[in-house]
Amino acid sequence: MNSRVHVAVRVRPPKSSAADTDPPVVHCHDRSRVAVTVPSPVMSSPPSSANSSLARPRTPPVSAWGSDASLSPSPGVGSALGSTNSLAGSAAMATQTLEFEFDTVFGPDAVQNDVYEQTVAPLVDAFTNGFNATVFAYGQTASGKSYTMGTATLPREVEQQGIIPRALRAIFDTVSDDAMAVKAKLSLVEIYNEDIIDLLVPPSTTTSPSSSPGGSAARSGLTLREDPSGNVFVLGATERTVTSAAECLAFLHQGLANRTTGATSMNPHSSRSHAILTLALTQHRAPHTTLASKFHFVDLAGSERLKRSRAEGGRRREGIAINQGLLVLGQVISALAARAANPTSSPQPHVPYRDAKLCRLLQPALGGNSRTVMVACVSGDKADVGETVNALRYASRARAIKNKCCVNVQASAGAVDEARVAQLVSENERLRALIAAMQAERALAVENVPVVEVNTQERDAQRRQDLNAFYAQCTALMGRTAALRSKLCAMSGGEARPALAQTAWA
Ligand SMILES: Nc1ncnc2c1ncn2[C@@H]1O[C@H](COP(=O)(O)OP(=O)(O)OP(=O)(O)O)[C@@H](O)[C@H]1O
Repeated sequence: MNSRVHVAVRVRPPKSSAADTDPPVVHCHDRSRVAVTVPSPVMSSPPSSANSSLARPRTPPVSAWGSDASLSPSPGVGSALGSTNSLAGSAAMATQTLEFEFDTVFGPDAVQNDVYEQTVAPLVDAFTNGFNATVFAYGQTASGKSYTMGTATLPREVEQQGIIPRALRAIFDTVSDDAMAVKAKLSLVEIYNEDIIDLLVPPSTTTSPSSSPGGSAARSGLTLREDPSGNVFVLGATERTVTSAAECLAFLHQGLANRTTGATSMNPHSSRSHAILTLALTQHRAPHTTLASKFHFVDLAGSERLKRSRAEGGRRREGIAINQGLLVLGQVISALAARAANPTSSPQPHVPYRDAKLCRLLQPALGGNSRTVMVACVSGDKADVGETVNALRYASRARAIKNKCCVNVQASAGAVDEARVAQLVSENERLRALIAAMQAERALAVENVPVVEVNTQERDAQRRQDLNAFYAQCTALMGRTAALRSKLCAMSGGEARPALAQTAWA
């Protein structure tokens, strides 16, 4: 079954400092369209139509939009609806409006439950029916990814809780009726500076796979592997057996306390790593059928302009690694979008999954066997408009990606035994048939023995007949010889000698 990546956009409410001074630059027209007002310094060219295929703003004047509101040119794909230009008072304030269309758009007033119900609730249904599922939040730092995913400190008020707690509750509500037949395992890792770290192992455990050949749980340096079905997994990551949403959340928050976070000038609790929570569900369904599906919840580190975050030293290195991973993710998305746009072109664009661990881990989610939702989180603030437009372009491209999803059915141990028994029965039947055929052949050979004897008698009789004919000829010749000899004696006056030969042949 083909399934397009579902892309939702969520616009964060303005920061209180910005709300009073600047009018919003991001407008949610309806449940699927969003418009962004950007500076447009050059008004000589005619405005493009509102439905032109692509919005291409020019580089704006920095002074009018804050210190770093640059807009990089679009690479040329996506579902941006178009752009319109207008003069707002003076040439310096000329603006351009870029419009984008998505599967779902949530404005600043959207509540957590709406976001969950309209994006991830359908994935939960698919997951409990054996499909793999992935939800990931993308956006610049402080745009609300952790808030949306629910990986920030778990709020007391249920209404404030994000996607993960809601999804976990819905999953266990669905499967807990049949607890005996369901097994769930949870793992939680982060990718930090291209290192995979097990967040369910306490930080005091400093071992890595290379330093712990004896096998104590490794915390960092974990590697990725691919199973025969094409699913990529973290080798050696701790898996906790879980039986309820509450248990999952306890592990989640215990693990998130180990996550790498830090203060930047843009977010005092900025996530400096990509966190991936995986719930693996195994459901035994009669007869001998097991559904085995995985749900990945991914909270990406925020894309950030290093100049704006004013990061230095280690924080700067983190920022470079984060941006590098997200850059490769963008390249993966672009290549997949290009493939989807032109599926028969040859050769197909290379998809650089292996250039970043994040992309390798998300490979099934992007172009593989998974139902996938991307939530692009953007800021509505004027100072962030450059990053907002870039995030919307990034998300537009992801909308084109098509995945191939199937229910993950495994043959259970019983089914394997049954297949083996069936194989042995058939082998047994084949051997029995072979033996029966050989016995029949032997019986036929035995039956044919008298026929052979008849033939022998005939042959002997023939021989006897031939022999008798020969005797007769011999007898006739000996009789003639004797007659000739008598005639010869009579002619010479002597006595005839007895016909010895004739006596001998009698
Ligand atoms: N929709 C929202 N409603 C209310 N508050 C929000 C919303 N989105 C974000 N916030 C608040 O904005 C702040 C930053 O959000 P959050 O930490 O989720 O950003 P982030 O994108 O995860 O950042 P980073 O990438 O740096 O980790 C938090 O205090 C969060 O509570």
